[in-house]
Amino acid sequence: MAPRQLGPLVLALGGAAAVLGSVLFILWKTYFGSGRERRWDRGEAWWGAEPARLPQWDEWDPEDEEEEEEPALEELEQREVLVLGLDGSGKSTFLRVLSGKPPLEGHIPTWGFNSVRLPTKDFEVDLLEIGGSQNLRFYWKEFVNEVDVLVFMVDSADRLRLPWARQELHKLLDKDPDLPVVVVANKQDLSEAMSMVELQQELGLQAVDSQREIFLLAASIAPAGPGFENPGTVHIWKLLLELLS
Ligand SMILES: Nc1nc2c(ncn2[C@@H]2O[C@H](COP(=O)(O)OP(=O)(O)OP(=O)(O)O)[C@@H](O)[C@H]2O)c(=O)[nH]1
Ligand SMILES: [Mg+2]
Repeated sequence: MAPRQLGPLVLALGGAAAVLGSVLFILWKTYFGSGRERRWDRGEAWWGAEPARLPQWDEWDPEDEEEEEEPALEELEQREVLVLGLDGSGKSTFLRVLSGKPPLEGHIPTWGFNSVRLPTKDFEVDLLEIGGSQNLRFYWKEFVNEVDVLVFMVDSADRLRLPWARQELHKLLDKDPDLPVVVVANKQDLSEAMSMVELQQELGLQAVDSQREIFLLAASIAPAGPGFENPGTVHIWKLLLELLS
């Protein structure tokens, strides 16, 4: 039997996906430059991200400020953190909490990019989430070589989809063997959440090259109380600052 021709709808959808992918890639390149070493030094993000306020718990010693002259914001170097993970794992919530906003009620999927820029004493940190729905996961690998750290968010209670998370994580690990990775075991507040030992095993982290900088942190990003007191988020942020320094 002769192979069936692709229908016009399939072709149109394929074309639209290709165009979307190219546009996203060009926008990213424009924003972050062409490699880990190249830093973007303009004042404002192309997606018009709101300027993030400095987290209160950032270890900024006011006495240091008096001694040294504070560098102008536009002179600060940029660091880039990519935030990936399956849909619903808590990426947008993490970005919201970091920028001082309360988590949204319910899951509003990210249909593309989402970002925040956080100034610290020595550099600015751009955190960029790419949505985790299946059609967007295809683009993740295009970005891993462009960033300084990868945060991979996992829903610790989503036992059914953990094999998918594992598969996606290992694809990214293979794509850039030198990239530091922070795996966040989110939603530890849920009673059905898997333990850290179980997650380490199920995500295949024991098999990862021992030379590799890879961390597994427990968290419940959606804070029970006011945002910045959330210990999970604080730990992740502190680790990111260490890795980016
Ligand atoms: N119980 C609990 N729920 C959380 C936690 N963090 C996030 N959530 C909830 O999980 C849902 C999905 O969170 P999002 O941050 O939108 O997920 P996402 O990873 O950005 O999803 P996509 O944009 O679709 O890829 C929301 O209802 C959040 O409130 C947590 O620590 N504990
Ligand atoms: Mg999201």
